[in-house]
Amino acid sequence: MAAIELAGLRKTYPGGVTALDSVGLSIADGEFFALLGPSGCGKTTLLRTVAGLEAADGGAVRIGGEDVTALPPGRRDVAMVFQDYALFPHMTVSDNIAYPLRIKKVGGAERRAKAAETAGALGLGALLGRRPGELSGGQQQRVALARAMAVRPRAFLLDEPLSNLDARLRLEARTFLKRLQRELRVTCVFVTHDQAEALALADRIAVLEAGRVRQTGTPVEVFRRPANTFVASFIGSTPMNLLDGVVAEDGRVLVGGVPLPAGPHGLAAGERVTFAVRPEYVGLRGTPAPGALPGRVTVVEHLGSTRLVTLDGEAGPVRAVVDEDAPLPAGGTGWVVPRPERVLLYGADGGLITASSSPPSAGEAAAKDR
Ligand SMILES: Nc1ncnc2c1ncn2[C@@H]1O[C@H](COP(=O)(O)OP(=O)(O)OP(=O)(O)O)[C@@H](O)[C@H]1O
Repeated sequence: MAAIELAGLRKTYPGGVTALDSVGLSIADGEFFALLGPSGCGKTTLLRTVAGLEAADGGAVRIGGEDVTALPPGRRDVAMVFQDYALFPHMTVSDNIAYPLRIKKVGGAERRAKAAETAGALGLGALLGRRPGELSGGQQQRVALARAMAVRPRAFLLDEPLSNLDARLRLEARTFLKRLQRELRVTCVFVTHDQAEALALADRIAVLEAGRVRQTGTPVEVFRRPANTFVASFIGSTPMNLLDGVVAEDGRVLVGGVPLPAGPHGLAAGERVTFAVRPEYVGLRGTPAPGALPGRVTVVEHLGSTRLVTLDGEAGPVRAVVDEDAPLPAGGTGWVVPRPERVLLYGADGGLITASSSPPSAGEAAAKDR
């Protein structure tokens, strides 16, 4: 087990794409850490750089306090599990799991014993004699994990390990992976573009955009207080309402001409801001009220136990999540009431505005440093 320190990692591919643009991260020993971001933001490149499969143009990788930047993958003592599992189709489950031990020249009997023990821990004991083609997607994923675990690495690096599973199996595998990591307490870095998966699994998340870390924090921190509008729009199963506003004389924020309360912010009247509130943190009424944004109901989407209602108003589209059986506004016009304690304001540079009375959290401070 080991902590992982990344400092100023840079990588530009021959074609000129900058995949890593001075990435610095501290991942604690035993932490379950997610690298999250849209397609092409550099997640896989970062993971491969930690594994040693990709050489950085600059910066350093330290694992367990040791500088491994110049070491080949085999000498970094980390195990990587790929998206497609990369199992050998002609080998049995037992031989697949034992393969890295064979490479390490561990003897036959010990190899088989270790493979059986690890397979047992992952509920694969009855499948040791089968070949990958005779297994389900979830079972193949567990074999890939068992193969990575059998060598007892200092850290696991997982590249979208659940992406080949169907929605149901994915949920099961997610719970399984979380329990396994809790039990083993091994440092684990996993790549995902699925924010729900990152929020559910990780102790902490780094959100990447175009090769840069835009925020690091716990799932609660990145969900509740996104450090900038990029993270705000990326995190959350329904997109955050981001509305143009201007600070009024009394400190409220005018959105589409309507004054809305926004908590303490220390900004001067006339400053332009983005008024942000999640659809889950607004109420929807059928009659006007102070601090309520009017709009015409244009779309209603069923999400299961809730519904996502989109209204078009002066300030553009505004979304509200309402209970599945809450009545929709009669006549097609509704009023959206943001909960003031859940409102966030972002400045012209897209950064979160924090009132001087509320210091930024550790995650926000770290994001600002970079
Ligand atoms: N071998 C390569 N040669 C040139 N450019 C590459 C290479 N590998 C990746 N890139 C580019 O570098 C950027 C980062 O790619 P990377 O695979 O790390 O992103 P990612 O966040 O993992 O994306 P995805 O979620 O789609 O897998 C992308 O713009 C990609 O096109």
